[in-house]
Amino acid sequence: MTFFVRGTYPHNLSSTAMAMSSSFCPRLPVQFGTKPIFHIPTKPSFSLSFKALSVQASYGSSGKEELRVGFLGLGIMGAPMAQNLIKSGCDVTVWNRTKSKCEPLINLGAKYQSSPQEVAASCDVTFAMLADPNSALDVAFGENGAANGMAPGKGYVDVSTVDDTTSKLISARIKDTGASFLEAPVSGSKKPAEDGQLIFLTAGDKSLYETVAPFLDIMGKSRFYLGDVGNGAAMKLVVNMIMGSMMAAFSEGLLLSEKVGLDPNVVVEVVSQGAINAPMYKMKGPSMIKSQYPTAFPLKHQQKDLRLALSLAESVSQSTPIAAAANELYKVAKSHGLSDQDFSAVIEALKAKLQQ
Ligand SMILES: NC(=O)C1=CN([C@@H]2O[C@H](COP(=O)(O)OP(=O)(O)OC[C@H]3O[C@@H](n4cnc5c(N)ncnc54)[C@H](OP(=O)(O)O)[C@@H]3O)[C@@H](O)[C@H]2O)C=CC1
Ligand SMILES: O=CCCC(=O)O
Repeated sequence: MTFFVRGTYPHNLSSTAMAMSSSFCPRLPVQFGTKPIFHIPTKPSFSLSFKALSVQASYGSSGKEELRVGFLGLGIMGAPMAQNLIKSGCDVTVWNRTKSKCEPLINLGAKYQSSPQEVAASCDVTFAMLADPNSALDVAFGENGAANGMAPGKGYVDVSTVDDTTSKLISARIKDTGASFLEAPVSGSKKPAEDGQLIFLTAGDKSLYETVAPFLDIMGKSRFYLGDVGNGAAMKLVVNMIMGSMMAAFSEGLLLSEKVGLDPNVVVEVVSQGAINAPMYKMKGPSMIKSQYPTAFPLKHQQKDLRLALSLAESVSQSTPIAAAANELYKVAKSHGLSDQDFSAVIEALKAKLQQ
């Protein structure tokens, strides 16, 4: 498979060209256990514009044709990801359960189909960014699901955060049709999605990984290929298990500081200058102190990820007491109606009024 990239790019260097340039972006095989991992940083870690970049591939015997890209699920993450593809000049067809969310993308030039099946049937590769395992399964092989529109030569890329069992089920069903499957959950939230700075954690068909790499590079800054289906899902759950516990611990610290008469804003500053600095503390701390939780990563999804990570840990008898305790806090927050707030609203679960 050969890729051709047309259009302009900062410094006249396309993302694909950057990915292939050994001086800019070396391919780094890393040993993890016995499995090879390929990590490809594809952009500098600052935001770039991708005007007029589009991706073509030569495939089959028909010469060069532009790949048609489907996108299913236009929530907080899916909408900006699809938007970046459209703005880069890709041929994009969208579908979302709530049709109104398709309108802004159609206005930008996307095509529309009225079911996942029709999107998959009309596209070469179809991305899915769905809420959870149930919705990912439903969209992949429910009634009018994408699997019904798949066929040999097509590809399905699930970028939702799900567990390995779900991902393997979707993979098997898609591959039954003769199509290829890649799981590619993302690290990075709403802003990185808008800025094309996501980190893709991929596993599955290597040839599909290579086919969609130029699209991943439009939506993200970096991509890891982790081998067999399930490894991408597991990597994502490990990362989000750590993140959920970090946010719960940070919440405890902020509230304790206030109780003992410290200024929590100073706590945020001190943390940000030390070894436990994390961008999310500086980003979310000031609004948490004001009890404001503008949603980037919905709390219900963080609790879902902790639940799935705990189940993964259970499957290998790994003790995870910190994550289990954090999960309980997110459940308390959910039971108080905070599901659709940002996950930083977990701090509310520690406030006395919610614990009565
Ligand atoms: N937000 C974030 O920071 C990040 C989220 N993620 C993960 O990405 C995925 C999407 O997250 P996000 O965009 O934030 O979530 P949203 O809740 O904003 O979007 C969820 C999407 O799933 C669709 N959906 C939900 N249930 C169904 C169903 N039964 N059938 C069909 N479609 C359904 C929604 O459709 P509708 O519009 O009709 O409700 C919507 O398109 C999740 O797995 C999340 O864990 C990963 C990295 C970061
Ligand atoms: O799954 C959500 C991850 C959010 C992030 O990585 O900032």
